[in-house]
Amino acid sequence: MSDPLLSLSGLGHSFGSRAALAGVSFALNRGERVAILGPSGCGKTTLLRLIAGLIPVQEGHITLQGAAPKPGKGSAVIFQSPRLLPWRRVGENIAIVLADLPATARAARVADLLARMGLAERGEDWPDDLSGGQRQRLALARALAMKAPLLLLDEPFANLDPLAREQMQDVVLEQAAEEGSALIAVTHSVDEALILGDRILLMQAQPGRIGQEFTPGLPGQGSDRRKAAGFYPTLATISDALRAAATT
Ligand SMILES: Nc1ncnc2c1ncn2[C@@H]1O[C@H](COP(=O)(O)OP(=O)(O)OP(=O)(O)O)[C@@H](O)[C@H]1O
Repeated sequence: MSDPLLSLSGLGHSFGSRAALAGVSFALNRGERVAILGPSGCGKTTLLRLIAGLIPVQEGHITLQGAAPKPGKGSAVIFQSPRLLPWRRVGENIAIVLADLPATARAARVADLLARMGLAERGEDWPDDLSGGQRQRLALARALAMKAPLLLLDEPFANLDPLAREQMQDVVLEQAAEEGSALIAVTHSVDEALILGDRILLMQAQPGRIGQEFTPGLPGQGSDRRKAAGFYPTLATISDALRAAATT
């Protein structure tokens, strides 16, 4: 069996004297999809930022593709609020991460991603001229353009309307499957966790740690999963566990 794509062992993190994370260990194989649920403040974003290499590891180890994580190396992060370059046009915001491609291939990839995001006509506009949901879709397109082996999603769909949210979940899953990318999605929604994750890690707070893991084994992909007989019973079980985690 080959080495995992990502491996975390004994990860701890403190802000000042307050421990945000303690003893977090798990491994993720290539193409695997994990959702992380947990009460507010249990360290989900901190965990994602450590994996992305955005904050230094204080305690324990993280290896991504066999090395310590570095921003933009092996992972692409999608935050809850889009981080765009307002002085670049919409299409250029995506093209900027495709500098290695020849111009024609780059233009084709930008056009394809804009079309998938429902932004086909907006490539020459400025990001500030887009709606909030459109800006979020652009940020998503830019992250997907990187074709990173690991996609890190920090509640990126939280501000979208339910239909757009479902469409974006499906686009992300489609792209991840096409590229063989693994995915870690932080979410507050058990429904979203079941759609995006094949494994669900439930965190507990103070200090943030993984309390339980669920592998629901639901058939189907994306929004189709809601049609599975086990979907709503599993949702109820995990919601109960989440509620219990929030009160312990
Ligand atoms: N830069 C920082 N400085 C000090 N404390 C921080 C910092 N970032 C996070 N924390 C603290 O670390 C803990 C975990 O925060 P984090 O944002 O990772 O939680 P979360 O599970 O993502 O929360 P939420 O679900 O509310 O977004 C919280 O107590 C938070 O106040």
